[in-house]
Amino acid sequence: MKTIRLTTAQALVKFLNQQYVEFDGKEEKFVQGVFTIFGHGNVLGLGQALEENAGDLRVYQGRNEQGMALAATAYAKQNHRRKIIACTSSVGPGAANMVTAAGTASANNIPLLLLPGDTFATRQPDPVLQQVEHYHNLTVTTNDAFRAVSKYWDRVSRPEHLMTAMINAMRVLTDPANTGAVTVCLPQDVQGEAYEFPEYFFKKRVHRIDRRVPTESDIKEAVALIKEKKKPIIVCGGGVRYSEAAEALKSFSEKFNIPYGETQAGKSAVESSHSHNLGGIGITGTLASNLMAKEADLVIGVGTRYSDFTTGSKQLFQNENVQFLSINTSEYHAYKLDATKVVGDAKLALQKLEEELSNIDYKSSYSDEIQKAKEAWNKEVDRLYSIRYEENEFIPEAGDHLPHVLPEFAEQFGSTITQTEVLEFINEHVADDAIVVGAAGSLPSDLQRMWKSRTPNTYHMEYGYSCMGYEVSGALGVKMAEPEKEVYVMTGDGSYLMLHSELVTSIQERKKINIVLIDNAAFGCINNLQMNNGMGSFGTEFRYRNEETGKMDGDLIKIDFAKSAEGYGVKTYQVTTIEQLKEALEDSKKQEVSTLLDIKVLPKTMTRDFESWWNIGVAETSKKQAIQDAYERKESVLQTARKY
Ligand SMILES: Cc1ncc(C[n+]2csc(CCOP(=O)(O)OP(=O)(O)O)c2C)c(N)n1
Ligand SMILES: O=C1C[C@@H](O)[C@H](O)[C@@H](O)C1=O
Ligand SMILES: [Mg+2]
Repeated sequence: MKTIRLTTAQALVKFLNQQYVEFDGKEEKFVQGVFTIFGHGNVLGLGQALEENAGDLRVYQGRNEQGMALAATAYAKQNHRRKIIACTSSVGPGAANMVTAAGTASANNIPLLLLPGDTFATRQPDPVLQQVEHYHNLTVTTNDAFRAVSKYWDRVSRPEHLMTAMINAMRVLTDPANTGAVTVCLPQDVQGEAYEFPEYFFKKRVHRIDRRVPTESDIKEAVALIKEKKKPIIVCGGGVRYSEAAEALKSFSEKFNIPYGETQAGKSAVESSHSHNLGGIGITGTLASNLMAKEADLVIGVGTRYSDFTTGSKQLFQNENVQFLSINTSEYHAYKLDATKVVGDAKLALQKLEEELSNIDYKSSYSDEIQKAKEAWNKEVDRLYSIRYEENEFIPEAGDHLPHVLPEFAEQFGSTITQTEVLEFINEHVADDAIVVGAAGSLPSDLQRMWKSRTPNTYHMEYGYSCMGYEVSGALGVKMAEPEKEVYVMTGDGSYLMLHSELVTSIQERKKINIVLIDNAAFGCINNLQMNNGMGSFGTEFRYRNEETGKMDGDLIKIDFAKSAEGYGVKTYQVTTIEQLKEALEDSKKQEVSTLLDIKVLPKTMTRDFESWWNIGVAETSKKQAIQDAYERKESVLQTARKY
């Protein structure tokens, strides 16, 4: 047996360079680079290996481990899970910073390879700097925190462990049904230890991403179910995008006259204007989708994990005869809602079903309902877009809970622009193939409802974990995946403040991203949530501590985000009117560096929900009548929801 003497880290880099994926006959290199933040836990091991011979891997420098790992997640998501950038951190806090990103990747089924440094396998220096020390169990380190958020977890405590660890890592990363965060912990000493690795460990490996073929019996059962149904509705999930099944979905929906609603991950698989596309479905959905979902006698989920946002906490579908059909490459997701299952690739399953249903001349019973629902919704969108602030009679969409705050905001921030008018303006004035990126706050709801996707794969929303801070980090990953397109980050002030460190990386890498920062001086959607459920405004507006009351109920905190980002080398704009927005947006298109539009937007001017319900914990006892009422409301709607 021929061997090559390398350190564990050198062997890892050599191995990563040899991994390819093949999808529909196209072979591509899987690992494109490595995001790094070096510390004592990885610089002399993996750092040394990358310096000496990185092969084809491009080495990037992150600013915050969470940020870089979120960027890597977005990169893989935008590449439909067929290219990744690995991430390496030091031990302890550097590693812990990546845990949130691991959760984000796993919840969204996106491959993310994490290579955190770990404490010494020999234990000789224990406790090494940043070692927590668990007195009951010396094998536990910070990196065990990744177990809860990883689809595969391993620790390379000896150099030879690397071989099985990485082969299993690749198994999970390239499996559409099971992919997510893969964490391979690399003790600081083992990274630098040499071993005679067999040459065959480094052979070129092509991981075929097979389209799982649905069984004949699954198809047969599905056909038997569909043919009895008159009013089916499809849920177009992220799986439609990853399987590149958009044409199959269009054809299926047109042929049998079946409408579909989109999940956050599925949106922009097909352009919004398509005849059968009803737009977002569920809690952040459109009136068109939600009204038709209510009546549907069959829900055909394609590549969806049926989150509570999609099913309206399992209360959306109210037809007493409703049944579920799930097309999913993951058996786990296919089993949800007691569905009839078609376990397999979305494209193949839709094609096969189309063939079989055509043989029996199936057609839904809809006549012009789909078109009418779309038209009614388009009218509603026009109304939302045309909402303008008027000093005395203004009733905000999200609830009239804080009537004094709007004039206060208008005076202090010098702006009366509404969130809906900003979104319309941007949607109408960016290039048709520009990519919009988001994750948390009120913007995902508004965007899922109102954003018109004109080109496939231009809507990039992380709503599996809805992780604040994904926005700017994710936009960098998206731009790295599609450098020729303009990328627009839609972020609230809360999310921006939580994490925007990779903005500097975008400057460093000359990867231009455009940040549309909606500053409403609040965790706005949470303020809506609490006040819609009987609470006061508590801890969700950004206000100074008031010396008199001892509470955070002083003046609003006004932040000059433009000025702050300017210091990074970003081209920035202050926006308090639509005219300024117009000038800023046009000018930002001419820039080569990243840009930031600091837009002051009236609180409460986001959209409300349409015919949907969200099951959230409401206090069962309270001194406040409004909370007791909210609890009763919740209990009563819960009676109309499916139990599981
Ligand atoms: C990492 C993380 N922490 C907390 C939350 C809970 N959360 C969801 S939205 C939100 C506030 C978002 O505020 P902002 O970004 O300003 O958006 P707005 O709702 O005002 O539009 C919070 C705290 C989250 N989603 N992610
Ligand atoms: O708690 C939350 C409420 C949602 O409205 C929001 O979009 C999401 O980010 C979240 O975490
Ligand atoms: Mg906000």
